[in-house]
Amino acid sequence: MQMLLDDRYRIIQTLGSGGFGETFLAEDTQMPSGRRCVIKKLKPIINNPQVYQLIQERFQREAAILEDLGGNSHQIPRLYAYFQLNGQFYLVQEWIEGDTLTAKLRQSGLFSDTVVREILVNLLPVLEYVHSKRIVHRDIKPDNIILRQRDRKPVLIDFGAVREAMATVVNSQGNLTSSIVIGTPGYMPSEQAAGRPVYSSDLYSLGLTAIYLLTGKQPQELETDSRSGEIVWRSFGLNVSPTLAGVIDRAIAYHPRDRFSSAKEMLSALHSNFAIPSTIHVTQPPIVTAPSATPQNMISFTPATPIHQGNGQRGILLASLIAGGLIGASIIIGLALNKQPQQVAQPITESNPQTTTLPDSQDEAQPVKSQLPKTSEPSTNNDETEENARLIKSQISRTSEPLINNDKTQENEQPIKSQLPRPVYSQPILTQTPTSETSFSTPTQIDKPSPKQAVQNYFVTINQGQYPTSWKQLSPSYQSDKAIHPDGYLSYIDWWGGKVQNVDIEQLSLVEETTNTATVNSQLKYLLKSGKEVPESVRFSLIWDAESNNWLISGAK
Ligand SMILES: Nc1ncnc2c1ncn2[C@@H]1O[C@H](COP(=O)(O)OP(=O)(O)OP(=O)(O)O)[C@@H](O)[C@H]1O
Repeated sequence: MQMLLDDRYRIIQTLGSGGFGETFLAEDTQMPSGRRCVIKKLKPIINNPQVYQLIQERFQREAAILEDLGGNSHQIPRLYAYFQLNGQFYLVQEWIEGDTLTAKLRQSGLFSDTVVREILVNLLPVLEYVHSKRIVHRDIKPDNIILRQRDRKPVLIDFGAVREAMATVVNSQGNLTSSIVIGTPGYMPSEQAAGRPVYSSDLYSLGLTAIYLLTGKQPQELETDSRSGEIVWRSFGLNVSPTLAGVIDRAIAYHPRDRFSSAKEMLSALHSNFAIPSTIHVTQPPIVTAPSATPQNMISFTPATPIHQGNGQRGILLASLIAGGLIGASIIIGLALNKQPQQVAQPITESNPQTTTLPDSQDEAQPVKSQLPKTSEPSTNNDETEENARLIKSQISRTSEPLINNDKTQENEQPIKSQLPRPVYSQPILTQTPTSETSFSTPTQIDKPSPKQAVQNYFVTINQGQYPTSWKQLSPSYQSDKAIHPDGYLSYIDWWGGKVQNVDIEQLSLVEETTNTATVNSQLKYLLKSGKEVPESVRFSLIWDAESNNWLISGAK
């Protein structure tokens, strides 16, 4: 006879397994009906024996929250029990019979405007309730909404906080930290990726969920308007009413202040003839699409690979040197200078048919841009390669400065190797978020983040392929520096989207910090799409932006 888990639950089947454990469908042998339940087994990350006790406490606290939520909303699974066994943590939850929105779309195709509206109308009160408890779900996506069979109501599963509790670790300074940011790349807005979710972060995720239902497109498959940075999706959605489209657009606004302030407000907008904000680009066709090869239930850090389409736009970009400043240039320059000259030429001369069509007439106007056709076209002879190297070197005085080896900064150095994601992951993002005594699922207080955290978050965003978000982490003057970004955002994504697969931060150290400025040294490792790995030291200048309550990168050398 099959063994019973905790002498009670007979496992029927495995429903899924993720970075933190497994989920099972089980039968409760101690209930007369033998009712079915879902058991979530969670395995903590433990890097210190004392942490176990803390994880235990946090598990209990989060389980209590789940009990409360499930007990008061019919659209959140009830918590039947929780227990610990052999160092692992278990939640026993109500089994919701039905299909996730992802499964439903696969079975039946795209959802109509009416059905999506109905789902939103039924979910928003649930979110309003969750938020009234000072909790942000943080992982709203089609996989985490089940359309219940019996009443067709959407049910919200998989609250992130328990998983986060499992990731409590002690960092090198002995402080408690969570080693993950909860959320799914693409569905998660930038402030959440930075470890500071707000209530409207859930509305953002819900908006992208609605887009998926209407278009079948995962966020990674959608492009952003190269000028406004807005997500371009409307052309994929057939027969979507202006009201619904307008509501979605506002929900997915980049900045929380441009979104609905609450689920309730979003709900009333759905009921009214919500005006389409004038800033939203409704007619512009996507200039870029990025097919996603990533399974939908997998967290992937593969940046979206833009495929530029010849649609009359200058969709094809040239600036292979430019990047969140001079970072990219500095890699190449560094290599051209003294490291591996033969490798220098390759990344910048390799054939990339997507980056060849900027009209020549533009080349003369901007000195940096004038170099770019050479750097982004296939090299046909050695002379041309040499010419590239010469041109790159000519930039060095402007872009490359030796890193100051300041011993005084040593004490600030905290290796954070391997805390940044690899290109493809099935686990949540690794980052450091200070632990607080308040529940992990409550929105973070707006504390001043550290400059190092800002740099780290910048690369997390880049590794997720969220280039509009990372672009906005640059200071306006840096963005508009023509020597670095001759074509503005277009130049930027040409480098990050076109050439770079992933960036690992191997070391960050704070050189100096004043109220409004900071300098951070970094040791980075770039994995280029060509397959090359390129180490590089970069010194970041940052300025404090009180409006966004964040550090912005204002320079990179
Ligand atoms: N209460 C529930 N009722 C019915 N099915 C559920 C319930 N909770 C989870 N599932 C299903 O179980 C499967 C696994 O879900 P779950 O989200 O818990 O784990 P996961 O996606 O494998 O990992 P992770 O926790 O990392 O997201 C999914 O198909 C999900 O729809």
